[in-house]
Amino acid sequence: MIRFVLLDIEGTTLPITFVKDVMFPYAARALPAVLADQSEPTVANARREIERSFPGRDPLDVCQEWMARDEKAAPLKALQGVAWRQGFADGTIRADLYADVLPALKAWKDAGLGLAVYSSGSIPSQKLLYGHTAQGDVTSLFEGFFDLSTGGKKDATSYVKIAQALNVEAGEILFLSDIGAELDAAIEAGLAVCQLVRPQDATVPHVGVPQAATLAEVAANFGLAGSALA
Ligand SMILES: CSCCC(=O)C(=O)COP(=O)(O)O
Ligand SMILES: [Mg+2]
Repeated sequence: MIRFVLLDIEGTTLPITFVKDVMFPYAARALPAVLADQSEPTVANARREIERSFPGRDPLDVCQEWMARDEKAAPLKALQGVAWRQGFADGTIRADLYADVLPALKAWKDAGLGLAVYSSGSIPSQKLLYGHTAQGDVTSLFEGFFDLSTGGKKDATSYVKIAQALNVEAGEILFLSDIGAELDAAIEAGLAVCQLVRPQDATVPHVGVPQAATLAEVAANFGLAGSALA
């Protein structure tokens, strides 16, 4: 029986273009100033981590290379989270969730399911994003937030740790993502999975996993509340 739904963000609850064309360019523009602020502990920690891994390199250059490759590197994700603070606060950045997301999340929560987030974006970034959506502040829907500090999303052990943290069996968690390798890792850990194949994101369907175009379809496929919305 499914007791928790664990959700990816980019390509699952909102369009990939929002992350790639709005959030990432904003962070790239703000990063030089962010990295210069040595008084911010998150920045100081990230700088130290980069300097340890890349001795003699300018941390800004390393970050720019990571951004060019969309590398899911924890120090970069922490710095992007600092960069986005101002943008979310002044309304320059505002997440527009897919229309099917909020009705399904509310139906699932009302039916007693737990909801949690697992994204490469840092936990402070996840809270900023869900705190400033076009649909309002929806952070209170989620009981758990997980990021790269738990481990990479393509690593099965990350999902084992998440199940332990949520205090449920792996098989009681339904993981939703658009990325096949993430779903494979979750399956290896024993989770139930469903791939969100969003036409707007041109998602590549992953062979051998259940698929849905909306969260209402997920609900219908897995017998969860909210299937009437499909
Ligand atoms: C928390 S919003 C920013 C998302 C982000 O930085 C990213 O790399 C997308 O990762 P996801 O794991 O949500 O696909
Ligand atoms: Mg994704």
